[in-house]
Amino acid sequence: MGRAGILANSTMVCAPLMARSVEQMVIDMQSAEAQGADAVEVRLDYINSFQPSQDLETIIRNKPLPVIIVYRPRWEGGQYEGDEHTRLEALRLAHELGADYIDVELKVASDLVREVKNKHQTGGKVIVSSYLSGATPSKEDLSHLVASMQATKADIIKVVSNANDITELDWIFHLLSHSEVPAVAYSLGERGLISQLLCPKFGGALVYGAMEGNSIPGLPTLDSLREAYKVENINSDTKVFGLVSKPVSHSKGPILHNPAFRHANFNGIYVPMFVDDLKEFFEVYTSPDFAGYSVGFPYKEAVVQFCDEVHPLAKSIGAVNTIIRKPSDGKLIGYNTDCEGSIASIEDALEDQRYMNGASLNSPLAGKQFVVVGAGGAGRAIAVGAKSRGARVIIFDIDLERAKSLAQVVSGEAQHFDSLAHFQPEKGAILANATPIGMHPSTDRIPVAEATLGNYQLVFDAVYTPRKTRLLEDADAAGAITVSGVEMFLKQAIGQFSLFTGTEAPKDFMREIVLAKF
Ligand SMILES: O=C1C[C@@](O)(C(=O)O)C[C@@H](O)[C@@H]1O
Repeated sequence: MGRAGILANSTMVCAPLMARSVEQMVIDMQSAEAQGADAVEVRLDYINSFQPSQDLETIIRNKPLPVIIVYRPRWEGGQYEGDEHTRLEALRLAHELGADYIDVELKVASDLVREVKNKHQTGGKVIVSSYLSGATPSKEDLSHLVASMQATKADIIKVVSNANDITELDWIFHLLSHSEVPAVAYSLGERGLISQLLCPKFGGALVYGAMEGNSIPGLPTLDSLREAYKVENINSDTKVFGLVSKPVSHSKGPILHNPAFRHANFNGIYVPMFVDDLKEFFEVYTSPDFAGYSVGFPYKEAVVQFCDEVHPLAKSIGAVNTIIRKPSDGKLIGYNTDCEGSIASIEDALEDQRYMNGASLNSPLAGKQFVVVGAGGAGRAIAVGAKSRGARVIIFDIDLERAKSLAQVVSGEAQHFDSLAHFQPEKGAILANATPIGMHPSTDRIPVAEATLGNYQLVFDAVYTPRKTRLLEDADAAGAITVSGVEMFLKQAIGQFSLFTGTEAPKDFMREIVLAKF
């Protein structure tokens, strides 16, 4: 693997290595190179019975890539429990033996940096680092921290935090783009992930990625940095698109949208954004760099109020799954691509059959009984779409009031979810599941009585993990046409691509990705 072509940034992708022996460290350094790392971070504090002179010599002699030597003490979240003198001696020695970087903690940095720089002109650099445990400090405290790190004369400063909310990341983007010396700054975990993925955009010196089979809590994998996000292509002009959702890590959006952007030569990145509070999120994320969003569970309805304008279809549905920031004035415009995505998927499957029977050109949904399970964001989009095609819609939801309010929009009928167990559909009806029932990991559940499945002409499931849900398997066995949520996912994403980029989506390419990777 490795990187090829012209680089758009100078950010290095670094693999942290935590092997227990020096021999394994050497093997891991080679694997990291093969998996596309530009540098490795060797954690001496993980090596059992570490022998400084002998082991450092072995590591540095065998390094296939620039190496960062770290010897993290317990008091800064590491494994080393011995005395400070021995620890700092090992770091001095690493520098003397030609380590490309040594990483020292701010608390012990000032003397050490000056000393190693004056003593040995090895060309090795010093990273001064600080781990912020607990709550993110105030902006003022952070700027004092950064000033004291710069005052050590570090070549690179590194600050790592543990954000409790995505809105806490703005100081990281600010530090990366304004620091006087090269900086590394990121936050760990699902809420901090975008600070790592966007590091090259804001000029960060390093982004860390875990090697295959060596997952590290809070960090992306090397593979995702290289394959899905291709961080080497990101630069300051890269437009950021995010999936605003909670949870968010289940989404396959990044592995579809990012390659599609690249295929179309569009300078964009699509990242998962774990959002806890929509209001605070939109108050903080106002920069034109954040050019648009997908909106996922549970925010599709609530997000409408944060849009400056809402497309008429999305307005009639009462749910938005796509937002574009207008470049001219920064206004947020809400759209809904779920509606066409779901209805076109169902129509296409029926059309295939209809052409075989030589029927007419109206929507094959016209006049049909159409059962929608779930009156949330996705259910609303499906119900409005079905109604627009002339179907007769019945909505089931555990919240009867919610079902009724949707039924009113589509001049349909509302029933409580519990009555679905005894509901007898008309022969030839359509069933659409728009609840998470059957979604990974609870894959053995279905929302309707199995015995009724034979009455449906077509069963659609908005769930896309797994591709073929238990509901679809049972419906298939009962002789119904089945349509997977993967089809809707693809079609709604095609709609989003056009809105995000202002150009037509590479549909065939996107379908190939879905077939290969979903
Ligand atoms: O329903 C979906 C799926 C999605 O939430 C995701 O998981 O990627 C993204 C949304 O925009 C879309 O409407």
